[in-house]
Amino acid sequence: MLFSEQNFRRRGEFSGSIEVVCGSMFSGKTEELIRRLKRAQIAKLNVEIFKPRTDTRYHESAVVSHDLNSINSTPVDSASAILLLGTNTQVVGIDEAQFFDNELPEVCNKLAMKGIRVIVAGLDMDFTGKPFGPMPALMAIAEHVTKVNAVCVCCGNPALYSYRTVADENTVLLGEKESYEPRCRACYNIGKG
Ligand SMILES: Nc1ncnc2c1ncn2[C@@H]1O[C@H](COP(=O)(O)OP(=O)(O)O)[C@@H](O)[C@H]1O
Ligand SMILES: Cc1cn([C@H]2C[C@H](O)[C@@H](COP(=O)(O)O)O2)c(=O)[nH]c1=O
Ligand SMILES: [Zn+2]
Repeated sequence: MLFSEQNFRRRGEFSGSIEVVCGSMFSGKTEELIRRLKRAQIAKLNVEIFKPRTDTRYHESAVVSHDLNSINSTPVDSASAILLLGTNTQVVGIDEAQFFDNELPEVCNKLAMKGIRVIVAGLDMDFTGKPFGPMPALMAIAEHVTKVNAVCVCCGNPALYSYRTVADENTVLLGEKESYEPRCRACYNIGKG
């Protein structure tokens, strides 16, 4: 079921909140983030979007999904830089949250306490299946957590893992289908041998 804003934003009431969209690679996190942000822009809210400067896969500045849907964003070097946004901002979007430093949950909390709706997308697990960066702490303080699934490339079941197909043990390795496959629990663990 599509996430719906109608039940938690009432005109004139405090509206600050944190939403997290998480899942494996190719699960539709960025598409869902863009969908929510474009709806906020249609509603004529002031929207600002951020991503880590290191994420240059598709574009230097824009947030871009695997299907090449995109929305303009500001690349930043650290979570605290997000606090330098304009004073009229009503909605903040953040993509690739797993790459941010551990200040990100507190930054999101501060924004929400200023009445801003904060929507964050990121990988919940790295390629080893461990929680990724600030994502678990963000999920703990969020009002709304949406977990989306990809399709397992081996068997077609819902995929929650990002299986790395190249020999590189570094946690951070930017990539796409040449380096990662979304896999279900069974196929991920068979692959790990
Ligand atoms: N195995 C797969 N499972 C689901 N979607 C896939 C798969 N491979 C490619 N895609 C494409 O990826 C899109 C999701 O892209 P995106 O929102 O950028 O995902 P994420 O940000 O979670 O990596 C899907 O709409 C689909 O067209
Ligand atoms: C699992 C995993 C992924 N990455 C990288 C690979 C991509 O550049 C991004 C994820 O992008 P997506 O929008 O979710 O498809 O993260 C990584 O560096 N380390 C990992 O363990
Ligand atoms: Zn599978």
